[in-house]
Amino acid sequence: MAAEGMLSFSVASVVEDVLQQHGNRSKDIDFESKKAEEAASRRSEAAGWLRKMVGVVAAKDLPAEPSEEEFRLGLRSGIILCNVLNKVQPGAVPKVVESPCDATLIPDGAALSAFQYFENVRNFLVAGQELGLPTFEASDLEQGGKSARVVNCVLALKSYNEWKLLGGNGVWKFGGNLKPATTTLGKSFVRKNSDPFTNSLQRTSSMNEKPSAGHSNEIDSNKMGGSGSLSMLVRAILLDRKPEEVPLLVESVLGKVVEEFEHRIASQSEMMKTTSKDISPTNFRKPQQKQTLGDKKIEEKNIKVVKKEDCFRTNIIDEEEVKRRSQKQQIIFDQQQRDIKELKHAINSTKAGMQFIQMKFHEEFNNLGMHIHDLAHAASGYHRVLEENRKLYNQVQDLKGSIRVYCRVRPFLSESSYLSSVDHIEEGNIIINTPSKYGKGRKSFTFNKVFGQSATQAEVFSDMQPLIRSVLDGYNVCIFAYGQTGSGKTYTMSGPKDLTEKDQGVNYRALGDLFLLAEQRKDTFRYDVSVQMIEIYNEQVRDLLVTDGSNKRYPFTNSFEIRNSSQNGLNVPDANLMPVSSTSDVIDLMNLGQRNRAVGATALNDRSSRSHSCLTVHVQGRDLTSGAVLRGCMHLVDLAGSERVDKSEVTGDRLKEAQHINKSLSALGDVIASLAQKNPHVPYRNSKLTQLLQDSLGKFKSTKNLLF
Ligand SMILES: Nc1ncnc2c1ncn2[C@@H]1O[C@H](COP(=O)(O)OP(=O)(O)OP(=O)(O)O)[C@@H](O)[C@H]1O
Repeated sequence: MAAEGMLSFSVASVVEDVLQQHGNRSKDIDFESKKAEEAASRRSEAAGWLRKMVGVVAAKDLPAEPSEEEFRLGLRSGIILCNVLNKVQPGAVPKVVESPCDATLIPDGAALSAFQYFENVRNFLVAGQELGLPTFEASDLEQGGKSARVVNCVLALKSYNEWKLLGGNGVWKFGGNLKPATTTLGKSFVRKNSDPFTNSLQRTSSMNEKPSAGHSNEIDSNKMGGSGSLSMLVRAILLDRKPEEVPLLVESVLGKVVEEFEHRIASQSEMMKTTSKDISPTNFRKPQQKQTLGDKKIEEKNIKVVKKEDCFRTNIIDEEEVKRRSQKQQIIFDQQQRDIKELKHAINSTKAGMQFIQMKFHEEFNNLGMHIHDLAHAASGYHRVLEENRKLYNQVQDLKGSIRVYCRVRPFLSESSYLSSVDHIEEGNIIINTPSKYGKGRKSFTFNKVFGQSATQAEVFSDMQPLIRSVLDGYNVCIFAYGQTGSGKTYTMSGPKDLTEKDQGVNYRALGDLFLLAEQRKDTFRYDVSVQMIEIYNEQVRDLLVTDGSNKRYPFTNSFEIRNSSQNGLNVPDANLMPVSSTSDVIDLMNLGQRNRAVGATALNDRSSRSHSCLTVHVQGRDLTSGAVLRGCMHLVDLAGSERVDKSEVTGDRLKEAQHINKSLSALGDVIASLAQKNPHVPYRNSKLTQLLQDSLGKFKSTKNLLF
């Protein structure tokens, strides 16, 4: 329906164009004859129908083919019109003014009464208007009036009657020859909603129901493009044309219609091609600005068709695309599935490998832990063993005696006098041949050990070497060299003046051993070693490790006090305490001490033989494991000569020296005797020497003494 309307409308437009083209050109062509013929035909049709419907009226019948004048005069009274209308629509005209005398012949051209004329025609027009008939003016029935309009009205009524006789179904539409009153050839043709008559032609099946104006217009708009409207349009157009113009117009119209159709089909085909190429809806061709309304409708329809096709095509493409994508996704999915399987396999392999490594790791870790545990146990056991060994070791030393006395026989210094009083030596015994004044004979003396004349410094030291280890274990050790002047005390403790490594005495070797052992124990202990060197002369104490030359001369201006209660364990805290870290450091300090001791020598006598020199080595060890601190000290004492004063027959200072020496040696003898007898009281305070050495002479349990 829409297509039909669109097409018809377009044809009407074409006809209009053709008419416009031909309008001016054939303006002067005469269509009068055609018009007259057409008008006569229509008049005859109308007159015939009226005759048929109402018969003879007022003793005057309408001619079968009346002239225009005859037709006008026949209907002039309005009686025929009212009667025929009442026949078609009974009661449409309630009152018809009949002729006063039907038999009276009214002469042609004679006017009826004004009342009759006005009432009948007016009533007819009013009723006709209600039926939607084309109207005319009352003057059209007068001389010079337009009878064609009256003919149109009659033919419209005829059409309505026919429609009614057929059942009156649907909408009645007048299909008679219509020419809009305001429309003329050569003027712009109004195609819709321009003719009030046309608007009123439409009626619903129910005459009582009148559509609204808006609705009527809408229907007109829809029906205007129909074939009836088109034929009416064409007829209206051709009505005023001369006969010789009609073929030309029809040919032109048909040609234009054909041309328009071809153009539309071509454009539609082009659009189809274009839209088939352009899948995207955005590629639709934009409608041109200057389009007619019909073109726009066609364009819209084409767009709809194209859209449908595009939609269909898009659906097909989408399905193919979806299918293709689905296949592609399936391939990717399959590949991913395979990859996942491979990954799972790799993960499982890796997992198994990791589990194996983990198991191995745990195994090795456990083994390592067990090893570490064993090592820790061994280490703790080692420490326990070390501790036990240390205790056992020192117990052995104790069993050997906390006071040991060794005897060393000095060799003869010159070949001239080699008469020795030593008869022979047996282990710890030495047999002495006594001089005749003491009763000729032999005397035997027992020592822990007796070293003969050939004993070397190393052999002598080997017996006291275990004591050095005890110092590092926190024991106090005291080594004396006791004997007459020239008996070799200094030689044994220090060595000869021209010292060689082989001749090094106990002091050097002890300190050498001390550093060696400390080095060996550095993983478990950290030792700090420092030394003091003291001289006791005539019961006065002085420091030998001074470098400024002070306290050189006796009596000493500054005699150090000996204390046995100092916090750092030093008996002579005021004396220099020199840290040492190697044997060479000790040698340097001992040389310094020897030099200071030698300075005091008089021209006649070597004072060194009449004073006690004491090299004290302080050792502080820290157990790196337990943090325990051990303190030990070792006194290396070179005692003064032990000549008997009474027999030396000295006097003066020498006597005084001898008395101090004897007193101090006697005090030392008393202390050792008390210790040996384990007396509860040990007389340490009887001399400076015993006071100095008391922490190493049995005041504490961990003391060991060695006496030559
Ligand atoms: N075992 C020995 N071998 C070789 N020479 C020795 C030995 N013992 C001592 N002498 C030598 O004997 C001399 C005296 O020795 P030394 O000075 O050591 O005696 P002393 O007891 O210290 O005397 P003083 O009491 O005067 O200090 C020194 O020349 C020393 O070299």
